[in-house]
Amino acid sequence: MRHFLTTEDWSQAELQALLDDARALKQSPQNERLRGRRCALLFFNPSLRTRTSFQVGIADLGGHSVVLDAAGTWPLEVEPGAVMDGEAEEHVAEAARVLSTYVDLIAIRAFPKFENWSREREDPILAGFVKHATVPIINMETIVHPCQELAMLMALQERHGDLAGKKLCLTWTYHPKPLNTAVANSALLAATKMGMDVTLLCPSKEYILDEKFMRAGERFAAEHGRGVTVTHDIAEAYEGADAVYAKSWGRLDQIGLPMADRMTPENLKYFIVDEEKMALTNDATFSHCLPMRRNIKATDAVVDGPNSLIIQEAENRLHVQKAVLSALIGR
Ligand SMILES: CC(=O)N[C@@H](CCCN)C(=O)O
Ligand SMILES: NC(=O)OP(=O)(O)O
Repeated sequence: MRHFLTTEDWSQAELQALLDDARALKQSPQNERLRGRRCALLFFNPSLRTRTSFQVGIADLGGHSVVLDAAGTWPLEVEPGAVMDGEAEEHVAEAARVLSTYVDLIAIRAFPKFENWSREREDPILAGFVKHATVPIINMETIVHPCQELAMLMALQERHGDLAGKKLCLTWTYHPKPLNTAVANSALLAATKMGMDVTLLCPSKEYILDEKFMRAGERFAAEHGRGVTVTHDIAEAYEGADAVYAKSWGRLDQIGLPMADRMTPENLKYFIVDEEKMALTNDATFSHCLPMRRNIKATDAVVDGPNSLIIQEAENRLHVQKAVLSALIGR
């Protein structure tokens, strides 16, 4: 039984097979691959794209989905051996096993609470379901977002063809709140796996991503004779880039501090993706996972410009997830 938890443990060839199938599904969206299959989609956080594209995609393949919002189910405990005298009414040991008797696949969205990164970097909710469920699990975004990164790769391949040797500028961008690092981690993992040269642009060393993702990205890049460069110099990062991918995230070293102390300093607003920065690139494409605050993370001119892939990438979520579902539980 295989899960789709992170692209780290899927080979480049396997990921490319998923992308190739997604392209075929984009042309021919409906079939019976999931006929009679039932999926639970469990959300601990809001969603527009993920929720809709999974439900529609499962229906397109003849399957059935049930959406469970955490707010409408029992507060869940995931720590092994916990004495459950707090808020939680149910342990993942039961929740995962019970759901496994009803459905053929469980998909989970569970962002870290950013209270204790040393624990949260182990992805405890997802790990709890993997440990106790007896059906395949899909990660709909936790500390990584593998479905988003597949959609990003698909959009990049549609525009650029073979990605090997292309330069990706993965830029931190301003947002008032300290957001999750999942999409940035995933963009790094996916791009390096496909042989892209990745430049991570962030305001200072405190914004560098968790070392486990940095090391994995470096390892994947090295397998292609490529590298991961970290810079705080905007011009250096944008110069010659073929693709710009923007994401805002909070500093890992401030996790656990009161929220007031974790808000992003306004003097970092100049990281906004604008036409002036894009002019330094090799006519780069622009993308972002969405949702996106316009004229905060990127200007209207960039977002609405001819090189913007945001809607294409969002659409591709539907196609890549159908390929993943087919690979895990397809007939
Ligand atoms: C506002 C917010 O929390 N955005 C999330 C959404 C990621 C895509 N699902 C973030 O940027 O991490
Ligand atoms: N990009 C993405 O995952 O969007 P949602 O949060 O709306 O699902």
